[in-house]
Amino acid sequence: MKLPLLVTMGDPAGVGPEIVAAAFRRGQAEACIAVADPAVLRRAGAGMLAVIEGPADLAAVPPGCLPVIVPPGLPPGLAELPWGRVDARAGAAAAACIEHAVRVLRAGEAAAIVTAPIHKEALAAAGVPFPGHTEMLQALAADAGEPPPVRMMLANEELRVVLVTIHVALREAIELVSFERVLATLRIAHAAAAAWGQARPRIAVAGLNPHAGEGGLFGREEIEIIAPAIEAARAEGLDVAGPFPPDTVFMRARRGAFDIVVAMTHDHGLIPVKYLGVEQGVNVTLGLPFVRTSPDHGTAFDIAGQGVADPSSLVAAIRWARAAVAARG
Ligand SMILES: NC(=O)C1=CN([C@@H]2O[C@H](COP(=O)(O)OP(=O)(O)OC[C@H]3O[C@@H](n4cnc5c(N)ncnc54)[C@H](O)[C@@H]3O)[C@@H](O)[C@H]2O)C=CC1
Ligand SMILES: NCC(=O)COP(=O)(O)O
Repeated sequence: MKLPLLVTMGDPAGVGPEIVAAAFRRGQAEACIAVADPAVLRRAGAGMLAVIEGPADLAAVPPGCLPVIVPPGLPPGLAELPWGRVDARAGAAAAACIEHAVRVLRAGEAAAIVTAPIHKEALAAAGVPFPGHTEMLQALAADAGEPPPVRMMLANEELRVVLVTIHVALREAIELVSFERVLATLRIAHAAAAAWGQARPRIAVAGLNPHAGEGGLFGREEIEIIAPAIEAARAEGLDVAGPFPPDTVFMRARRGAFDIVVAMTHDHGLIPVKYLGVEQGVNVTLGLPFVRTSPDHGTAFDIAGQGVADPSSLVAAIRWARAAVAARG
């Protein structure tokens, strides 16, 4: 039997519930189960819902009904929260959906998780000790042992970008750029490419400093940290080049010179991807023992509840998750 995908609702005050509802309404979320508060989905424009205990009940869901698993411990009154505001109850609900989805997935009842956007301030207001999905899923994947090394990748039709650092202040991110972290990123990026059928992806590494340090004139991280990590990866047989100036490497990758770009910080890597269009990007967590994808955009509080949010990126995330599951065999 083909296992379903679990789609978490995200922050109830953001566009997450309405893009989930829209994807189902348009028939673009086949064999998916929402992990959500049914009242939140109704407020977001979902049609008929079928609340089920778990994926085993999916066969009994009437056609046209959106199947929903309700996680335990959701705060009351979520469907009455004002749209577009940070609220600790919304953060707690978003976290409860993610935790429950991982539980169901790890019990072998689902194939992958697709997460609708959460608001990081709401998550923090709820006391959740992780800045985003990536760190939370890493911790949930740890079981009793060490958390696996994971990396964020944003991908669209033209670029695939893997990040060395993500949700920290820029000063801290610079401190975090180390030989080990860059090398681990290269290994993770290389291994992940098997999911889209590339055994030996051409990886370009963007530098940290302007013009990749301009031979040491504008910073020495390229010489002392990044180039040695690239050499070590090459010695392991990986096809890695760089460090290249961050302002031009994406242009070259987009023209086809590279399959993946590794970038040192969140905004170095994500601005080029998001600039190409919020509707086509997919956020993929690499290194997890399961498949997790997400739209590339956030909670879009400025338009939440207006019914104008575009579900295309969520649909792309669903497609990516299915393909990644199939590639895992
Ligand atoms: N996967 C996730 O959970 C993600 C969460 N976030 C979080 O979301 C929150 C808000 O982030 P922002 O920086 O404001 O970025 P955002 O992506 O929520 O919004 C940026 C702009 O894009 C527009 N937009 C976003 N999604 C859209 C859609 N589906 N259809 C039409 N327009 C859309 C918004 O209206 C806004 O003008 C933050 O807490 C951020 O950390 C951001 C990215 C991913
Ligand atoms: N810019 C993407 C982003 O911040 C999403 O983070 P996560 O919730 O997927 O960890």
